[in-house]
Amino acid sequence: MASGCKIGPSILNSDLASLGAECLRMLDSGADYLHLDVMDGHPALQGGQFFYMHMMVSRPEQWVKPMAVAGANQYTFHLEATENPGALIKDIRENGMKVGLAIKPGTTVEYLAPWANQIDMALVMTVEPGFGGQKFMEDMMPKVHWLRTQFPSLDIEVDGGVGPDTIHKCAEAGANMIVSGSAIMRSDDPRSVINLLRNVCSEAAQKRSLDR
Ligand SMILES: O=C(CO)[C@@H](O)[C@H](O)COP(=O)(O)O
Ligand SMILES: [Fe+2]
Repeated sequence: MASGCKIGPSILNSDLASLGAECLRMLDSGADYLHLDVMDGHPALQGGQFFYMHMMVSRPEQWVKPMAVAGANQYTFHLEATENPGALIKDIRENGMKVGLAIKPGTTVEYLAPWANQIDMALVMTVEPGFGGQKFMEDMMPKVHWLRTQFPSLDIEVDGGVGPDTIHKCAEAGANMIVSGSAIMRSDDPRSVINLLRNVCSEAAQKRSLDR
């Protein structure tokens, strides 16, 4: 089985002047992990035990060590950004982090499949990488469904436009790691949004296991 349903707020759109406080606010609201988006030219963060890095950078190889030193727990890179995914996976592991592998909307899931048994998590982007607040791309759900069918125990994350209106599609397709930025960060009650996302996801996972 995948590692259970987890909700990871993306703090890309939060007040960057008080990033530490925002991280604590999310953990206090029940977040399972923090999804930290890093783009070329943007600084990384220091320390922590829930830090899952989403590296939207052109040369992911160069940030492995700095992120490990900074205390990142998982390093997710984009398949499109490297010519040697195998070497990068090995390097991330040797630096003590879990491995996530992301694909952009235009990349078919067959490119990810050969690596699925070597990674901890597959990230199916549900928007073009870049910024928060974009519209959820429902047509990415067949990728999630295909991965869940082929790799029942793989952690599968969705990222982009996910919130109370779109979580059902993600959960039914088989995602178990849910990134949500605007929907959580802009809510007056982040705890209830996180709980709702987790409940929908858990119910779908339970139903899948009963159906098997
Ligand atoms: O990686 C990205 C954007 O490229 C995301 O992590 C977003 O920051 C999620 O924000 P919402 O789409 O949920 O507002
Ligand atoms: Fe992200």
